[in-house]
Amino acid sequence: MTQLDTPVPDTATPPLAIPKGDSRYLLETKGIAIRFGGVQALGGVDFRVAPNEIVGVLGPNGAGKTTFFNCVSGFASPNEGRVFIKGEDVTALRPDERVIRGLGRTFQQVGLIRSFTLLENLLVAHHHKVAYGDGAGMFGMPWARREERELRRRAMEVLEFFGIAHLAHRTLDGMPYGMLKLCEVAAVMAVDPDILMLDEPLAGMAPEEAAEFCDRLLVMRDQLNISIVMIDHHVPQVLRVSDYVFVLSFGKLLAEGRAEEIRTNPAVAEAYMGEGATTLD
Ligand SMILES: Nc1ncnc2c1ncn2[C@@H]1O[C@H](COP(=O)(O)OP(=O)(O)OP(=O)(O)O)[C@@H](O)[C@H]1O
Repeated sequence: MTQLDTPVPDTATPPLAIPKGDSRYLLETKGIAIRFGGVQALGGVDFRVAPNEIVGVLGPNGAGKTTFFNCVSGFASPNEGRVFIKGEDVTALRPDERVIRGLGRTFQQVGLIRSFTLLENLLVAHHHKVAYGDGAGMFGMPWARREERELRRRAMEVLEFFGIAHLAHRTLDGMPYGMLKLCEVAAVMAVDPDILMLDEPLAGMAPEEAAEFCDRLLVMRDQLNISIVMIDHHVPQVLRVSDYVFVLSFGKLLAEGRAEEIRTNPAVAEAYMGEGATTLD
């Protein structure tokens, strides 16, 4: 129950003014728009993530969800609009510079090195962050071995949290898809993000596996004190675990609100279920 537990603030921006971020939000976008040739993939999306909440992003195929994630995480450059992390304008920053500021994400395809062990994958993820961050240049320094030991200890802690420490020294070759997805989330958590962005984490999972994965997200929100943004087509699970939901359709925000409001929003029901539908059930 967050989005700061207050009504949505008036974010209207005076004409010609450069939009400013609101530092109460971990993540915020204002007016994000992007075109690919003749396709207007996003047409001005405003979005917010408050501390300690799970935010769902729904929308039919081609609505612009992945493109939106790419704009937020720095893998695509919007033609218009701004992205803010904790009130700081990061629109011009590279993906790794956004990681340092607390943004971690997964991709639709599992983004791990399958010939590496699980522990090695977590260390690689962490090295990517450190190599660009405050600790740049630390490897090769006399104290690097101590740091390396500390990284391993922390990586093992993350694996223990996810209940997969027994897999630390196994390569990922041949692992079931659901387990790979969990390993990928653990690898992103190894970089200690404040905001975890998950792109279709439930795709390819059996219903019980998806429910279990979502239960774990609730535990992560409550015990690790992070916010999670999740795109997924599995509407019932997204509505079950999200504190707040944004629905995209044809690159625009069709609706936003708490899960119950979205479930019974006729415009959302029509976008998903066809003309005449009034709820998502
Ligand atoms: N690199 C690109 N070049 C051209 N068009 C693109 C590109 N990326 C996305 N699009 C188009 O932008 C629109 C939004 O695509 P996007 O993949 O973001 O939707 P989505 O909501 O994530 O869809 P899905 O649920 O099927 O993954 C689509 O019309 C898509 O064809």
